[in-house]
Amino acid sequence: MSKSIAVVGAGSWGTALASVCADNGHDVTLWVRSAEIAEQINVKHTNEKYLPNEVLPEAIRACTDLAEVVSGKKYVLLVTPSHAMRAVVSQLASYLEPDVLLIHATKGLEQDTLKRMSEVIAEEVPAEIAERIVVLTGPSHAEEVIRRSPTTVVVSSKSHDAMLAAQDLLMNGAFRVYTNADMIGAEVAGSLKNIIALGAGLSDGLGFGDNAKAALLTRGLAEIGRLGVKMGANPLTFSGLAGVGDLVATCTSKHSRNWRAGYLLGQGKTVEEALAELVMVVEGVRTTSAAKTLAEREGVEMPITRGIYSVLFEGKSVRQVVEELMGRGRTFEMEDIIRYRM
Ligand SMILES: NC(=O)C1=CN([C@@H]2O[C@H](COP(=O)(O)OP(=O)(O)OC[C@H]3O[C@@H](n4cnc5c(N)ncnc54)[C@H](O)[C@@H]3O)[C@@H](O)[C@H]2O)C=CC1
Ligand SMILES: O=C(CO)COP(=O)(O)O
Repeated sequence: MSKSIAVVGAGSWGTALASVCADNGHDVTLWVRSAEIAEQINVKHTNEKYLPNEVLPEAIRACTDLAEVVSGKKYVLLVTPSHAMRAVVSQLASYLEPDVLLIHATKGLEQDTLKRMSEVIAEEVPAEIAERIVVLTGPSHAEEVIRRSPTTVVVSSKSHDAMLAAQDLLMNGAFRVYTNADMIGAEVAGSLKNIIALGAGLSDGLGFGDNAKAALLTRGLAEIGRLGVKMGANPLTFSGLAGVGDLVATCTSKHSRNWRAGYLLGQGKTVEEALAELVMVVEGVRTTSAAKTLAEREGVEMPITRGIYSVLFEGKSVRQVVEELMGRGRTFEMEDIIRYRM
């Protein structure tokens, strides 16, 4: 049955998810900040800034009025960058239906509070809506989803029914949606893989080889899992789509903005120069800072995150960081998950 869906955020990911919803036969209203982009979507059915050369389904209607976009909708997808989530949700909260299903697809932590996106959203909406928030995460580059290239993602929620409703809404022959009840793990894994993607880009930009990249991915996932488990996540989530799946997709893809930013840094650009070259959001930079603080607060060792933080925020050279990482004391590979388990 066709449903009316609001998608909040018309960057590359919001636009691609709007297209998935349209492919599933639903009416989609997409909140766009820029009147120019809204007109382009409505008239030419394109979003040249965020998904150049792609034609969007005609069932997507763009609108710049946030209240109008979410009013009366039973399904709202939140796809803003993490730094904008609280402000945007606080603006739309009073227009939400009491039984609305909120699905967020943002990967990041709130900078000041170190909260996960579902926690941020929950603080801004009524309790009965907050209980049913869903996160959508996993290996899913917008550039491939818009072309209907086979993609698998995972939805997670404290509410079993909400998770199943999100799966029903979004699943189709090119977009396979799994469920996982571990919301903490899904959000931590999806957010923190961007730090490792920056590291993978740095490694490639410096001309390090496949051994270095494999080490980064594997040890990076180990430290993400350590923090996640300390926060209450299920360790198995880190070997699933939200964990290893998204880590591989992001660290090895030409589409990844985080990988590209790292690559430019590895080639000698400053953080400001690298970010200026990428039109789109690079979540990993803010996430590195948040994760470093979170790790200190939780007493969890995250040497790779700490090293990338030094490169991004303390002007340390990558070579020095690599020397420090390689020169650390001897450790037992599998100790961490056991030691940090709650
Ligand atoms: N692009 C992708 O392939 C995927 C992205 N994501 C996540 O989705 C989230 C959104 O990313 P993208 O759509 O890729 O970003 P993007 O860079 O393509 O677009 C950003 C969008 O956010 C809007 N925006 C920027 N600042 C804002 C503010 N202060 N208030 C409201 N809106 C603002 C922009 O107008 C634009 O529509 C991020 O957390 C990202 O990690 C998750 C999976 C895949
Ligand atoms: O999360 C993503 C793919 O799953 C997109 O990663 P980037 O933000 O690095 O492009």
